Amino acid sequence: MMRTRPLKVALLGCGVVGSEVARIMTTHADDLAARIGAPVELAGVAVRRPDKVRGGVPAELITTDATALVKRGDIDVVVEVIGGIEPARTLITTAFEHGASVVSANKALLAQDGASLYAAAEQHGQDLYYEAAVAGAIPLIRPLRESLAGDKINRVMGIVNGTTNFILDKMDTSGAGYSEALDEATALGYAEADPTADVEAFDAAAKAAILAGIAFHTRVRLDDVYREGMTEVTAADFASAKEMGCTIKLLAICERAADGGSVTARVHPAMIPLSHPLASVREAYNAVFVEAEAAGQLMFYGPGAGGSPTASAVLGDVVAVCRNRLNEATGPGESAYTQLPVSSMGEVVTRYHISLDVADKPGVLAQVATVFAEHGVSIDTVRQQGKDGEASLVVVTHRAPDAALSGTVEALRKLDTVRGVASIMRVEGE
Ligand SMILES: NC(=O)c1ccc[n+]([C@@H]2O[C@H](COP(=O)([O-])OP(=O)(O)OC[C@H]3O[C@@H](n4cnc5c(N)ncnc54)[C@H](O)[C@@H]3O)[C@@H](O)[C@H]2O)c1
Ligand SMILES: N[C@@H](CCO)C(=O)O
Ligand code: NA
Repeated sequence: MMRTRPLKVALLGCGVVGSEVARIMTTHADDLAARIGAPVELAGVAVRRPDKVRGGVPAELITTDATALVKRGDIDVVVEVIGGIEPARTLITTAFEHGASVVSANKALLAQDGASLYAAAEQHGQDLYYEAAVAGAIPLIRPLRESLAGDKINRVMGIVNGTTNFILDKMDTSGAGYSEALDEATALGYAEADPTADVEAFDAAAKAAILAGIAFHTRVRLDDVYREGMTEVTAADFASAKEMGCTIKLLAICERAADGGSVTARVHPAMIPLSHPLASVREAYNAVFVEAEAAGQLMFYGPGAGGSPTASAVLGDVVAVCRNRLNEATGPGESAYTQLPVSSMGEVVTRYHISLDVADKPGVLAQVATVFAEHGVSIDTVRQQGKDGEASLVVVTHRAPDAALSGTVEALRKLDTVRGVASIMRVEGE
């Protein structure tokens, strides 16, 4: 039987995502009520600029005082779509203290302070849900936290940032320039308020931290994630990738060590073969592979950014939290019981594609090969092209610890015959 007293939702932030949450809550109110078993209403919307026209949001719901809104005491669910660390963190903890559960899309905050937010939620008997924080509309957090809770996850790898995938895709397929593609991604509502978070991979690293923490039941913070952005990927890198039958993607990779005693999390551009399913992920789509002991390999794919797709994930969480409240229950809290340490990037085993500009004279190839051998790095292929007394040497290695690979590059840079290291890129997905 439908409860008549409505559940009340407070919306913090009415930008790209918040405005879509408000729109869907209004236009689909009857369906949401039927699914929850009680009406759900927008009880207040905290904004920074109250004069802005917000179609569909009744003016009497708008406030600039987010703190007063979360302190009201009659709010069931606070939806935080402001972004950033403060005031979002204080507003969320204040919401818990005043009897509300929280749905957030804020990966930056969750990667930095997830543990203390979970603790605050638990202390006050409230829910903390954040499906929208990783891979936009794609159901990924809930499958990891709930559907796969009976399995052992060994690896999570994928494309988790829509903006950078959009830019790399445009650079690859239409030869578009970096800035032009970034402007387009921003106009489409994919980029963060400061797009440095996207292109320097802070956003993807935050998502990797969240995914690794949930997948391996441990605590992984943003600072634990090795991070390289995509601002230095050039048209020449794409040309090299093409020669290898590859493309370039910004990948997030979280792995359990072979001995099971530690985990790693990293985000960096990488070459992947065109035959790999991740190579065909276009525009702002995301895709994530999860490898679990019993389930095998699972792939999650869909829109990774944008107002409406992200609002879908937020509203799914709102429904889940409302259902929990009607049942006087809460969903899963933090699961970090394994306390596995996070190893450094140097211990990750990977492959490098290295382009060197070298002197075109006898013995250079042998000299270069010796440096690889001295670092215990085995060479897979070498290609050399001469040009006016200089040559370009492209070396692809076999798998080796990242520390050995970067040590090799450092030593190569010191050789007189190596004029420069034109590009270094990891090769994944083979
Ligand atoms: N845009 C996406 O595709 C997407 C996808 C997934 C997650 N997210 C996350 O969702 C959150 C919101 O993203 P967005 O794209 O909607 O950003 P946005 O910049 O479009 O919207 C944020 C809004 O919050 C408002 N705001 C800031 N401080 C406030 C305050 N103290 N009180 C009231 N309002 C305040 C801003 O004025 C702005 O309108 C971020 O955490 C972001 O990382 C965004
Ligand atoms: N800026 C983010 C939004 C989705 O989290 C992205 O481009 O993926
Ligand atoms: Na998601």
